[in-house]
Amino acid sequence: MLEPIVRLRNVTVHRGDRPVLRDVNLDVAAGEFVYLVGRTGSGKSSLLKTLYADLPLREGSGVVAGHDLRKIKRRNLPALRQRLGIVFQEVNLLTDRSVAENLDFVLRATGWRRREERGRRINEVLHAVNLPAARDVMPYALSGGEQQRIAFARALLNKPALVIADEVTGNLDHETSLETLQLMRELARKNNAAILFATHDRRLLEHYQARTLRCKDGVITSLENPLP
Ligand SMILES: Nc1ncnc2c1ncn2[C@@H]1O[C@H](COP(=O)(O)OP(=O)(O)OP(=O)(O)O)[C@@H](O)[C@H]1O
Repeated sequence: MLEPIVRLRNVTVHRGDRPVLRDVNLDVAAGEFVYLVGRTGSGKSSLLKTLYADLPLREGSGVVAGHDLRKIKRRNLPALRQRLGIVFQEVNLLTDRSVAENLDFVLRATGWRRREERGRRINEVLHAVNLPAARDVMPYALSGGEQQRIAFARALLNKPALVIADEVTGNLDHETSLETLQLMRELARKNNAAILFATHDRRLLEHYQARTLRCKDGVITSLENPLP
């Protein structure tokens, strides 16, 4: 069997000295789509931050994309984060640069030296999110949903093994949220990337059913019947 992309065992997630989630055991397989639901403040973001080593793992064991979260050193963080595509509610695009320049910035920062290869990869990801014409557009000229698709294109640049999506539909209306979710699912499937999709919008689950985990009262449980 293939190694899972995420494997957590008996993990306690802390915020400062306070435990937020305890006894977390989680496996996510390559290419798997998993919802993470729970009310505001239930610990979804804290769990995700632990996975990309923004919060240190102090209790339990965890491996993400081959990196041991207990042992990871600061200098190895870029190598871990290159295996991940991380998307937030806030798109964090550079407002004074075009879409292509935003994407090029990431490619250069992650070691893509050859300009032609960067240009080709930018075209590929823009096609993948159905926005090939957005290359030279400034982010403010795009709708919220389009900006979120560019943020997703940016997350795909380095062909991630795992996409971490933290409330990515928080600023979008219901229709656009569904389109975004559908696009992310399709692309993850095509690219064999797993997705952990954190949301408090339970209505999304009605349209695309998948394994669902819930953060509640300091623990994570698997929901057998996740529909609202
Ligand atoms: N920077 C921080 N420092 C200390 N405690 C924090 C910090 N951020 C969040 N917390 C606390 O950690 C707990 C979990 O918050 P977290 O943001 O992980 O929840 P969430 O489910 O992602 O909520 P949301 O949907 O609002 O993002 C909450 O009690 C919160 O108050």
